[in-house]
Order: sequence, then structure tokens, then C-alpha cells
Amino acid sequence: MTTSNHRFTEAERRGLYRAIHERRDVRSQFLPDRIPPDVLARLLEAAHHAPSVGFMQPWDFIVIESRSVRETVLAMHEQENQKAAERFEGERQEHYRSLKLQGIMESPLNLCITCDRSRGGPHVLGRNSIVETDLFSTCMAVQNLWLAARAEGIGVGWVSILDQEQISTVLNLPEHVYPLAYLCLGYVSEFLDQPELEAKGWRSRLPLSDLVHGDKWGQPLATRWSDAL
Ligand SMILES: Cc1cc2c(cc1C)N(C[C@H](O)[C@H](O)[C@H](O)COP(=O)(O)O)c1[nH]c(=O)[nH]c(=O)c1N2
Repeated sequence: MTTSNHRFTEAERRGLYRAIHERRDVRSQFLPDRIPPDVLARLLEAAHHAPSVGFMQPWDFIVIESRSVRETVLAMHEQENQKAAERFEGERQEHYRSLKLQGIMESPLNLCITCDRSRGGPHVLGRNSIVETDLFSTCMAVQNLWLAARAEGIGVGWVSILDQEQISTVLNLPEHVYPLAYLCLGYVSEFLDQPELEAKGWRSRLPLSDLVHGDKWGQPLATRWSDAL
């Protein structure tokens, strides 16, 4: 077989798909082991190589080890989680309350990935009407870090049951910086085979074949892909 650098080897391809399929949102399986600085640096490099609109690179990475900051964030989460539980009723609410939805203290490291909404100045290439493209770009950085972490054997849990204004206050963020993702990072005892929400019976993965359309909302049908799914 001819090799060329624009095509991954079979092993490289398998590695990439493995990271994608075996990445998990982790909150219950964290180990206390410290993440070595060079490993954290690799994760942050991976995040920093995400695509961004107009190459604006709107992210900053706030590395949080302080127990007292994490305790404050946990208390904030508990307050928000109480409100969140009340949105469900009866058995569903009980089920919700039984779920563990964060690993703020069990993980050795928390990381807030922020989005600087003014990065790149007022006119960013590609960010005209759709001003949220800076937020989308920052999400790409989160996903890059999440996948790289999986390849390193490190679990990541995204905690969004938080009030963003409270997080901004605790982290001293200026007005134009949005706390996009509050993450918990650490080595794990295991990566579950399926999403924890699926394992606990909260919600299942939808069949891909139900989600790929040519004509669901009346669009012209280009090609039928369903046989391949
Ligand atoms: C933007 C965003 C925000 C959150 C999440 C994800 C994303 C993308 N997820 C994780 C989510 O529940 C999880 O990704 C799905 O259940 C699928 O599981 P896997 O990620 O495949 O393990 C998540 N999980 C959790 O326990 N508490 C949370 O606050 C959040 N918040």
C-alpha cells in the first residue's frame, strides 16, 4: 500500500475513532492521582489547536486546584441542582436526585474554559450576523481537550448545573469573558461502556438512521444514505 501523509494509517484511524467512541462524561469514577504538568500541557495544546472563527482563538484556560474555590463551586452547584430537580416530578424527580452529576471535589483538577467575547476586536472574519461563533469555537476547544484526555486515560466531566454569573464572580472574570465550560479532570477507575445517563436508565442514544434526513422538513432530497447507516 502506498503511504502518504494526508491519510492516517489504519492504527492511527482506529485510535482516533476509539477516542471518539470511548470518550465519556465522567463524574463518579475519578481517582485522586495528580495529573502531571506535561500531560496537562498536552491537553491544553490539543484544546488550543481547535478551529475558531477568523482564527480568533477566544479561549482562556483557568486551572483550578484550590480546594476552597472548588468547595465554593460545589455549594453553588448544589443550589442550582436543587432548582433543577424541582423541574421534574414524581418518580422522574427521584430518579434525577439519584444521579451524580459532578465530580468537583473527587477530581484532582478543575478547569474553566472561558470565551473572551472581544478577542480579535470588533470585526472578526466569519463572525458577522452569527455573533455566537466565538462560543461555538470555544466548544470546539472543549471537545479537543475531552478527546485528548480520553487518549491519555484521563476522564473529563462537564458541569453545567451552575449559574454563570456566580462562576464569573468566583473566578473574577471581567464582563466580556464568558465561563463557557466548567470541567473536572482526573484519572479514572474505569471508563463506562455507555453514557452514565444511559447506564442509569435516564435516556438512550437515538438511532443515527432516525437523524439523517434528506426530506424531514421538506428539503430537496439529494441522496439516500440510509443503507449505509
Ligand atoms: C454542554 C454540556 C454540558 C453538560 C454535559 C455535556 C455537555 C456537552 N454533561 C454530560 C452529558 O450528560 C453527557 O455528555 C451525555 O450524557 C453523553 O454521555 P457521554 O459524554 O458520551 O459519556 C453533563 N453531565 C453531568 O453529569 N452534569 C452536567 O452538568 C453536564 N453538563
